[in-house]
Amino acid sequence: MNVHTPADKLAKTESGPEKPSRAEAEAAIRTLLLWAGEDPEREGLKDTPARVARAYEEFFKGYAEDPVALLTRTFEEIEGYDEMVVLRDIRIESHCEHHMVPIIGRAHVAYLPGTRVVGISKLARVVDAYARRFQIQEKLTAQIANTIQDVLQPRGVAVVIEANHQCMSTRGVHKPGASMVTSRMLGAFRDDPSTRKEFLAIISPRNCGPVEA
Ligand SMILES: Nc1nc2c(ncn2[C@@H]2O[C@H](COP(=O)(O)OP(=O)(O)OP(=O)(O)O)[C@@H](O)[C@H]2O)c(=O)[nH]1
Ligand SMILES: [Zn+2]
Repeated sequence: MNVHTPADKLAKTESGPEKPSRAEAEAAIRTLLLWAGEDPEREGLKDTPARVARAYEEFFKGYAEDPVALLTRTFEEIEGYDEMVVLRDIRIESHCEHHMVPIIGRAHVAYLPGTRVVGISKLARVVDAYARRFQIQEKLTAQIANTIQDVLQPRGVAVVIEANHQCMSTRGVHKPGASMVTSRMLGAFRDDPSTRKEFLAIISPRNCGPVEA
């Protein structure tokens, strides 16, 4: 018997699964509304599938971004500046790949420049490019650090993320106050205890506010 399920349509091709059309995505949202016990045709829900599709385009626009390209424009005239550069308290808006619900928190990113520095906003853009995907926090942390290390080739990179997972606060184990902390230290941040200590002091809770829920 030749039965075509939606999963068949998403069968892997060489470049990954085929992207469904907008109409197919909206139909899937209508199915979820029905499955939750709703009437997708009632007035308040009529436009919801289209709204959710638009929201998904925003939540997951990281898939269309190239984090490497974001770091290619650098500045060389740094007058011998060789101290740590830290961008702290970068808001993280991501989604858990297990439950498809938000992960909200903040990232702290640092690097020790070699001969070049990058425009500081680009560090936040790299964070967003990886956060706006389905993620687990460990992978998100590692991707940010590894990309900065590979492209800028600084003397070291550190990334710390503190985040609240709605899959742990609004469902399942229901622990709204619990935040997850992950870190990836490369180069001098991994090998030199004084560099690591300086970074951890700069991002300590004494200097930063509480994590938003
Ligand atoms: N390590 C890690 N785990 C995560 C992350 N986000 C969600 N999780 C966990 O992924 C796990 C999935 O576990 P499962 O047992 O397959 O799913 P579940 O039955 O919904 O689990 P509960 O959340 O315990 O109800 C849960 O323990 C989540 O807390 C993350 O970023 N990193
Ligand atoms: Zn989850």
